[in-house]
Amino acid sequence: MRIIKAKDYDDMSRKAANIMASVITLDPSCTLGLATGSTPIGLYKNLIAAYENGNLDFSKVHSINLDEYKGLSGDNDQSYRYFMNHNLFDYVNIDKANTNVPNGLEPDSDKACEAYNEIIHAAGGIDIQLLGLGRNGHIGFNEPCDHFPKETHCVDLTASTIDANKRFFEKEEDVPRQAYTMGIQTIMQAKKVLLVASGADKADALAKTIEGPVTPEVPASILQFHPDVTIVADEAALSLVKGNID
Ligand SMILES: N[C@@H]1[C@@H](O)[C@H](O)[C@@H](COP(=O)(O)O)O[C@@H]1O
Repeated sequence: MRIIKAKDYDDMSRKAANIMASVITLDPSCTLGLATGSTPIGLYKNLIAAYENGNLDFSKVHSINLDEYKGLSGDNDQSYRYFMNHNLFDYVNIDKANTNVPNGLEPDSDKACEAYNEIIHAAGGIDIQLLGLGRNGHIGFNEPCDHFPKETHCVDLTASTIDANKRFFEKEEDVPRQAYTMGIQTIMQAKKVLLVASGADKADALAKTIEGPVTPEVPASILQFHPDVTIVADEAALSLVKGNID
């Protein structure tokens, strides 16, 4: 694991965006694994700025997102499709036909997950997978459990995740209770993984991710077994890591 300590959120966003930009520059027709949540918003802003300055071209880029709430349509402003359109896709020259998010409106979970797995297999591999980190150590919506799920599956969101994500909804009852998420094996098969974390409320999960035992109770801890992981996190998020960084 390579750990890059950033001063604050803006520094984290800039450093992480540079890593993503380097992948796009090296391979303009790469496949990006993308993430939602508040943490990557600054990274996306940096990518948009690089595009506007003429330094990045998304015209041949493909993308596969990690997850989507079950039951929300892409027009719903809390859906992850809506998030991606409004935080990145609408502002760069990516072809939306080349962007993928699980279909939250498919009520049949098996169908939704199989369809997404087919998209992932057809893409022939993710070049860089961006990840945020849940307060309980989840990645995508892979919640703590007794095994590492392999491919796309439907999950029941934990109370901690519903609590963390309710700030985006009008009321807690509006937070969907289930989501479709890429599995851990798929995430681990990405050529590179880039995890971003900011703020003290991620410190416990991040310390466990980096230094704790590898266990499905802390899904992100599996990243210790990935050969090319970079974590870009600010000082607050790294505050509980005991070992030396850099
Ligand atoms: N499914 C998403 C995750 O992919 C994300 O990493 C996490 C953290 O979000 P935030 O960055 O807002 O803390 O939230 C959600 O649960």
